Amino acid sequence: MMRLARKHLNWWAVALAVGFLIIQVACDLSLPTLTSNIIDKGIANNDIAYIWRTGGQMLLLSFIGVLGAAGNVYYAATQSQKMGQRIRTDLFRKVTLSSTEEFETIGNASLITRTTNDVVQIQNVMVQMLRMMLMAPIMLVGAGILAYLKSPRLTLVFLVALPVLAIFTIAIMYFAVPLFKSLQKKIDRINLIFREGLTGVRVIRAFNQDKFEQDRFEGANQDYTQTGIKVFMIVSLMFPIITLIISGTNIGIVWYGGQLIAHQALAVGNLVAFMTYATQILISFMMVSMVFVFVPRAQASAARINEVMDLKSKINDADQPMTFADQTASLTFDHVNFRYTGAEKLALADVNFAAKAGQTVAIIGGTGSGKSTLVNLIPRLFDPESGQIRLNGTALPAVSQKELHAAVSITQQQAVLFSGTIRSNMLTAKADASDDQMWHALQVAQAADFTQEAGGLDATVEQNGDNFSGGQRQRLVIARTILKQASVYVFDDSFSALDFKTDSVLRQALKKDQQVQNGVTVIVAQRVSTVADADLILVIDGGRIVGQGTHAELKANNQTYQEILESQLRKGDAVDA
Ligand SMILES: Nc1ncnc2c1ncn2[C@@H]1O[C@H](COP(=O)(O)OP(=O)(O)OP(=O)(O)O)[C@@H](O)[C@H]1O
Repeated sequence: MMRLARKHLNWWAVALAVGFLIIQVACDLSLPTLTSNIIDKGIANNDIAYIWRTGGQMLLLSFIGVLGAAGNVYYAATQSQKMGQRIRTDLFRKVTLSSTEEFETIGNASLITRTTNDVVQIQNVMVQMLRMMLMAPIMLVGAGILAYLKSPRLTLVFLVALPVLAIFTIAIMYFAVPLFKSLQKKIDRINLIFREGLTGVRVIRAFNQDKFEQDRFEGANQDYTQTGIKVFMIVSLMFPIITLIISGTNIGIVWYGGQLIAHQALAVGNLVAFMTYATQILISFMMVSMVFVFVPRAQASAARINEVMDLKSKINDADQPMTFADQTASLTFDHVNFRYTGAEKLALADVNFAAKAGQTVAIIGGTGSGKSTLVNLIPRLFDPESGQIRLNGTALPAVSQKELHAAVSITQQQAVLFSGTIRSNMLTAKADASDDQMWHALQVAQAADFTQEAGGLDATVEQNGDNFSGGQRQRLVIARTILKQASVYVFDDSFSALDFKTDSVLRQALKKDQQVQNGVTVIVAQRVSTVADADLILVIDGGRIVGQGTHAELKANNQTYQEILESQLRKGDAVDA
């Protein structure tokens, strides 16, 4: 946690928090002494003027103490909130700048818990640290010295009170800390099941699994709640115990102090002041112990956050990145092999092909044959195990990822839209796009009509684009892809939800679009009709290119292609054979 604190706290603000705290503690510590003076000097001597004067001083000190407390709370609260904000920003940056592969070990649900719940744990402890944890030692030492000065013999009472308090605190920590740590994991599980339930709600209903899923969630929820109840019951024991110990200590002080007064070894005022110091000492001790209970929980949270921050990116920029060698677009795969981390089998084996500006490469193959894997190598979501991919004549790792991403416009298999408007979604591809350019892209993507009906560019897009149909979402995403000026346009299964006519009209429009034609187009598809007019068709099976050529060539002499074609003809698909 210190690592996060060092990175995200402003030390001048922390120094101010400490400064204000010292003012508050100094005022708090001086009040019991003034009370004792009022009793021993004012009341005992019937000196009303002294009582008024000292009372006035007490009022002033209380006021300054309140100002000190307010200043400390202000800086403690703002610093901890800002620290939380900065950690969240860092985590989000890390997630957006890294490839998805690195986060597979952690999982999305846990990532969300880490960005929300774990950060809140750290924020809470930071406030406590900047307030209680700093206040407690100062108070403990200050009150201890002042109590000793009032009556060294009475301080013997602490020889009993403090060890008793320490034993209870250690016992509570022993039981509470492991439970606090496990709470974090249990909330991960709740998030995971909730997320799965939310994204798969239709599937769950379709398979009549509502009850099963509800029970699964209830199980995780119960588990979390039970642990929560247990841990907070243990922690709440602290308060009655500490009250009991304070009361017991006060009884001891009154009993022993009474005897000292009887023997004229102590003044009444000093006894009253001593009792207040005793309470301050015990409460400070309790504050320190509470910190020991909560800090390990925040430590666990900090470790989980640091684990994310320490993930090493497998995709890195070259020390001295180059720019693309050629002005004209080209894409080459040269003996490319690729394997997912931990997988035994190659997901892509010896992939070779080349395409240049204006050409369309289509990739066809069964499910799981490696189509998405192949196109995901183009924006370097993964790097090949061996072989080379060149864009515009330059090997991908030689250019910076920023430059590469600017040159690749890709539609992923899952049509991803962000909540906002059609305009805001389009602008993510080209921040300075004009309305005309956006409408043109929408027209090419066959999305202009329904955009018009929905209310134009400023039509609302709900979370995940839920207010559009699957086919409409795909077309909006295609429009976004072609809005960006790129060297290569990749459409990963982007035409699958379109009817045959729209699919065909859209591809014709793509062929006529000058900007798209200045680049290489890569289309992944399952349907022969979608790939038939491509300049180069790659037939992929089990990660290998088992045939490449035009539709006519493959139809004539490639067995896999013929099988795909036949199966689709049997199903009655409108194949342009
Ligand atoms: N992240 C991953 N980690 C490990 N293996 C993966 C991963 N993604 C895909 N695979 C495996 O790689 C192979 C190729 O997957 P890929 O997604 O490229 O197929 P695809 O041809 O696009 O299939 P589909 O048409 O169903 O989308 C599959 O066997 C799959 O199980």
